[in-house]
Amino acid sequence: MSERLLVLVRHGQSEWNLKNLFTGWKDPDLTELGVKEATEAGRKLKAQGLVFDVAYTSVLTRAQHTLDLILGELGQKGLPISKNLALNERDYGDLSGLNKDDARKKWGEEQVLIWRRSYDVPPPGGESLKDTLARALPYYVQEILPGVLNGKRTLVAAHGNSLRALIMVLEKLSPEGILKRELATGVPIIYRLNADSTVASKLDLAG
Ligand SMILES: O=C(O)[C@@H](CO)OP(=O)(O)O
Repeated sequence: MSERLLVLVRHGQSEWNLKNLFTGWKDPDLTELGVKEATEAGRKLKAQGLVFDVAYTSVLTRAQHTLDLILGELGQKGLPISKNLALNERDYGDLSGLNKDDARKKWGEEQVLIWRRSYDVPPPGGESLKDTLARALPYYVQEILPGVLNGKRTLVAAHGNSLRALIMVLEKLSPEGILKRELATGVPIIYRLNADSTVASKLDLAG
């Protein structure tokens, strides 16, 4: 029986995560720590005995670099990889490139939290989580999920908010539930799905 394996992993720390800047569709690479986190994610997946048939990532460097490092650890550099902007980070619009603490000083803690974590309030000129879901979910349903259900062991290396959008659906979280859901950099989450695409089991490889 095929195992319907789906692993989601957020990229390792990026240069702009380190500088505390809103990043969105900007394209910084990983920091030295980010490289370590991604490598460690690969080691953890290997320690779980996991092997993949296919991988997906965004068109942004930090996610692609993370995937490359993971596949290196797994000895699976030749794996077919699909890159699509549907998996990109949420577009942060006018906030892109601003310092998150400066933004809190300017607009207040609460407003910035609403822009960062609410479900349907977009940052100025950018995408809400709902908007991100509206482009990430069709890609998941049409391109990723059919393979998973057919037994293709699948790895997705993407971003905090594009993955939060997918996790909202997978874990059936409410808009309130997703508000508190944070994803650590470089921590794989292993899902096994039922035939009806609901989650049979989940293992978070934190720590
Ligand atoms: O800046 C970003 O693009 C994201 C992820 O780093 O930030 P936030 O955690 O605020 O959604």
